[in-house]
Amino acid sequence: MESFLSQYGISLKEDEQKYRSIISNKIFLAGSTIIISYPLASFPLSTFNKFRCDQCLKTSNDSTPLRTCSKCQCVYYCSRSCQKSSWVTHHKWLCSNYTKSKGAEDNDEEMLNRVSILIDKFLNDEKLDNKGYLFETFFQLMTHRNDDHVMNLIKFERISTKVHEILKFKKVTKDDLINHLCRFHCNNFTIHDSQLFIYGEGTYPIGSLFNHSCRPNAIVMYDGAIQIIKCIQDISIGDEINISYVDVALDRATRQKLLREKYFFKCQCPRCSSDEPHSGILTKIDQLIEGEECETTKQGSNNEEITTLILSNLLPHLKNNTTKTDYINSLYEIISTLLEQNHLFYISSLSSTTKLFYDQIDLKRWNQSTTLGKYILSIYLLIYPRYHPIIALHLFTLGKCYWNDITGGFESVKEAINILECAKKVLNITHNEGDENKDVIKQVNDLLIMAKKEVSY
Ligand SMILES: C[S@@+](CC[C@H](N)C(=O)[O-])C[C@H]1O[C@@H](n2cnc3c(N)ncnc32)[C@H](O)[C@@H]1O
Repeated sequence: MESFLSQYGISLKEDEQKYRSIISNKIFLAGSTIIISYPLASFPLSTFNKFRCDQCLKTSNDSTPLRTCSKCQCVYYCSRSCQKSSWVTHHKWLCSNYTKSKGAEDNDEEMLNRVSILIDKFLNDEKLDNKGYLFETFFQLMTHRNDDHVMNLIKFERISTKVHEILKFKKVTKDDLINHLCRFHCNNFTIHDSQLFIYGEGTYPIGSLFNHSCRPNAIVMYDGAIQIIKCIQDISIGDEINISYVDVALDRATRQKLLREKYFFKCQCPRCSSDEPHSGILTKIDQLIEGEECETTKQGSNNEEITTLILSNLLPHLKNNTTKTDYINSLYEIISTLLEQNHLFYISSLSSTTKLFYDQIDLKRWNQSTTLGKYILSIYLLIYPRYHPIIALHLFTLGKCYWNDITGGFESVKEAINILECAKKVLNITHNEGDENKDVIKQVNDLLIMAKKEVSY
């Protein structure tokens, strides 16, 4: 595994609190891909199984629709070669289960079926396309079996008994199966498309080596079933590389609860603790979204003024690739100003405003949608790292609203160009790997070309 990681300029370091951490051995610039890896097993969620190939998880297209397995008629494939790979890796053993409608009851069971069939072959010394490093990495992942909730363990025991009875392994024991289920619980990934909509689940042993931070320097993207880990800021030699296990827009108490209950640790990242150089500012983000409501609290008052303050200070940093220190300093000044003036944001109001934003888009009320969209963008910029896929996608949607807003005339087109230029910059960092992701960059480019033509007439 070490030699696999070193090809990518990263290594594992032992860590007292986290067991191990991924450390960079070279400089990664924002937007570069840190590592691309394959799953031990993955599958589309049941609602997507007619639209995504069961093996590579890519979507069908009009010229080549997905074809179903003629025996069970439960899974779909994009090509003969995917169907063949699926047959030899797991489907040969599972097809009759699906036919008899004794298929997996839930995703944990489906994943256990697929992973344990492969592990049994591996333990029987079957050649598995040089994937030995994936198995070794998987076996070393933490199980947290002693920490897991008793109700989960009861469920894992039940699933393991069923899977062990049906699949009749040569080497894998029932106890191994319980360990694997515990590993899935604190290591597995949901798989999302370029718009961050979830369509599948996967066991990615390499991706599972990355620890969590509430202010991550890396993100996880996908191309079908392939996992892509990208850095979203420049990373120096010796830095730890972190992804985020939870939505960083959540308030601290909710993040801590989720991390404790699912991953069994207390987060001490720069946003949750205070011994890092920039932690002063990062801990302030949580003060801003968690403040006690009191008489002097101005929640949502004078939104226009706040939005203008935030966007005029932070958007130029997105466009001009300023240094991380310059960006953090600007963020610090704004957050301090907002806190001094008692302006607090409530995450509940962010989700209701977002819903309203999309309602206005559905009703084609472009002018109202741009006002709401700008407000949402300003809050996102306070909470998320600047080169984050959520910011990229929101900028694109907002740019489209400005473009559609003919009531705003020329000014609206100019603002569309400004916002779309920012979207392009961020997407070039977050979405520059994988066909589905790159397609979003192409869409922004096409719209920008049209908008610029309009201005030049
Ligand atoms: C997906 S694994 C990450 C890799 C793990 N450190 C290893 O060496 O296998 C998740 C587990 O790592 C540990 N972990 C991840 N991020 C952490 C953090 N920020 N602080 C403490 N422990 C962390 C927790 O035990 C968690 O359940």
